[in-house]
Amino acid sequence: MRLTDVSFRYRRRDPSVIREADAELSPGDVVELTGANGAGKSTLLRLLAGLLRPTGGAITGRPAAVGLAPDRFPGEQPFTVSGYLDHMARVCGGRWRPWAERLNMGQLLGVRLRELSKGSAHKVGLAQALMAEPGLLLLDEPFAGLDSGTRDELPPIVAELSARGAIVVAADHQGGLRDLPSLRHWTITDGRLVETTPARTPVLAGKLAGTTPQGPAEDAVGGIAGEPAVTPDTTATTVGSPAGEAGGRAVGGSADVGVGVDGGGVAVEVTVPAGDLGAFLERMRGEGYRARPVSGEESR
Ligand SMILES: Nc1ncnc2c1ncn2[C@@H]1O[C@H](COP(=O)(O)OP(=O)(O)OP(=O)(O)O)[C@@H](O)[C@H]1O
Repeated sequence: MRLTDVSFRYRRRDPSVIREADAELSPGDVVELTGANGAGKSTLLRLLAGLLRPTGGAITGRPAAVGLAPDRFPGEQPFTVSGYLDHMARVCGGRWRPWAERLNMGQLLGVRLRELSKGSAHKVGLAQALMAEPGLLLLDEPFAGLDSGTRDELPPIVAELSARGAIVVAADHQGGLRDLPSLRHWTITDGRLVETTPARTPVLAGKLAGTTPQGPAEDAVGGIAGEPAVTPDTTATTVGSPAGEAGGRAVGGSADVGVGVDGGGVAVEVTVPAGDLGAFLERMRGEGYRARPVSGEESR
């Protein structure tokens, strides 16, 4: 699927919300889309879905089945949840019950749409977007208002669809998909769509280096805002030891332990002095990263 010079404005005299966006999406891509309030994220999702037509440029190669879960599910309809989803299944095809089960909607099926809580209404929007096995799934703040059980279920659902070749684009400020490998990241600023995928790598490098017992993180690996300590787009890289020199590679040696850390869209391997391993693991896990020794012994 390709966006070529895509621009969009709602009214002829209005400024463009999206300006000359160029991007390519391949089967299996998962994109996290961010931008300030009013930046144009929902507009871009609706353009991708084909609900809005570009006022300039073109979108080509859109998969046949498209699912869009809006940020605000329209609840002013005289249906119960199961009545609505049955109706949508007749219109769009597909089966909604397996999705309703995974999204913990069992208690909701007989409830009228207008009586649903915000989070429950959101689940209905997700189920209707998923039911037709979309080749393009567009999610507008998919984690907003979800209970924790359903929250945890959504990334595996996205990963499964992606593994089956679907393109997924999610406007998401909560970082709910950041544990997925190879997550792409787009940002809209002043109407411009920018691919920002590599930018997270130095942030993690900074966090990793921040555990150094000898001096600040910024000194150890170039800093969060400084030069990347890890090559952008590299998914398994050794960064400088927390005890190492500026920009240096792993120190190694029998007193060091290799630790694999992943999360935030990147996976890196770092070398930690054995004596600092416990504190390092605790800090990384406390910040939501998966961290485990890949060489040497865990010291606690
Ligand atoms: N139907 C509409 N008619 C006219 N202008 C609109 C319409 N929908 C959105 N806009 C304007 O387009 C711009 C982008 O809106 P959009 O909803 O796409 O932003 P967003 O990034 O999704 O915002 P948020 O994070 O607040 O959900 C805003 O200035 C908004 O006021």
